[in-house]
Amino acid sequence: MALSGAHKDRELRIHESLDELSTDLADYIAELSEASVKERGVFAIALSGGSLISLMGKLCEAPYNKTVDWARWYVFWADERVVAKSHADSNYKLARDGLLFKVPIVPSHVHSINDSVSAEEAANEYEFVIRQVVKSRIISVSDTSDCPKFDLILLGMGSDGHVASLFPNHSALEETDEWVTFITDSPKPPPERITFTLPVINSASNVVVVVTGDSKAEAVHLALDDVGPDCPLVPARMVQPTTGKLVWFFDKPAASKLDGSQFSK
Ligand SMILES: O=C(O)[C@H](O)[C@@H](O)[C@H](O)[C@H](O)COP(=O)(O)O
Repeated sequence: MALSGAHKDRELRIHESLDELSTDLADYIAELSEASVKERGVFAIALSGGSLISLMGKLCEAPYNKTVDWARWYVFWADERVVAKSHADSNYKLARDGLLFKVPIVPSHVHSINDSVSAEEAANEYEFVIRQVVKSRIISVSDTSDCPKFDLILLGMGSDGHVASLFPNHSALEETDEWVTFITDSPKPPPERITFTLPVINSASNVVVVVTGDSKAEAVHLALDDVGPDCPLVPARMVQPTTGKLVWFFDKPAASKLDGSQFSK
C-alpha cells in the first residue's frame, strides 16, 4: 500500500496499482466475512454496481475461492437499476457474471429485486424482503435505530460524489423513514433505480467505499477533506456509520487531490 491514514472514524487506504487495491480489497472482505461468520454464523453483504465488482474479482481466485465460507454469505444490493435481470445495466447481472456464479454461494441466499414491477413497488418489496431477513436474524438490527445492520455494505462513488443511487441534491438523500427508496430521474442512466437510504448505509457494521481513477479526485476531496460550508455537499460525505467502521480504498489518481496531511508513511 502506498499510504494509509486513519482520521476521525475512518480509514483511508491508497494503493500503488489496481492490482494492489484488488488484493487488499479481497483480503479485507475475506477478513470481515471470517469475523462475521465466527461471531454470528452468517455474513450479510450488500453490493453496488459499477467498477466495484471487477475490483472484487480476486475473491473468485485462490486462496479466497477456497478459504471464504461462501455458504454463509447472504447477498443484497445497496442499489439496483430497475431493468430486467438479463439486461446489461442490471447490477444483479454484473455481480452474478463477475462474482456470484464463480463461487459456491447458495442461490437462495442471493436477494435481488423484483425486476417486473415499477421502481416504487420494487423498492417497497425489497424493503419487505429485508425486513423478513432481519426477522430471521440473518441481518442484525442496529443498536441505535430500528435499521438493519448489514455486516458489510460496499459502495462505489461517481465523479459527482454519488454513492449507491443517492445523487447530489436529490430528495432521496433526505429519506429517513424508509430503508429502501426509489428514484425515476437518475442523472446516471438508467433513470429508474432503487437504493438503500442513508440511515441504512450508516447503520452497517462496516462500510467500504472503493474509488479509482482521476475523474473521481475532486469528489474524493469534497467528500473527505475539510472543505468548508461553501463547497457542494456530496452524498459520499454523508456516509458516516454511526457505530460501524468506514474504510475507503483508492488508487493513487483517485486520491490525488486529498489533503496529504492526514497520511503517514
Ligand atoms: O448502480 C450504480 O450505478 C452504482 O451502484 C453506483 O453507485 C456506482 O457504484 C458508482 O456510479 C461508481 O461506479 P464506477 O465505479 O463504475 O464509476
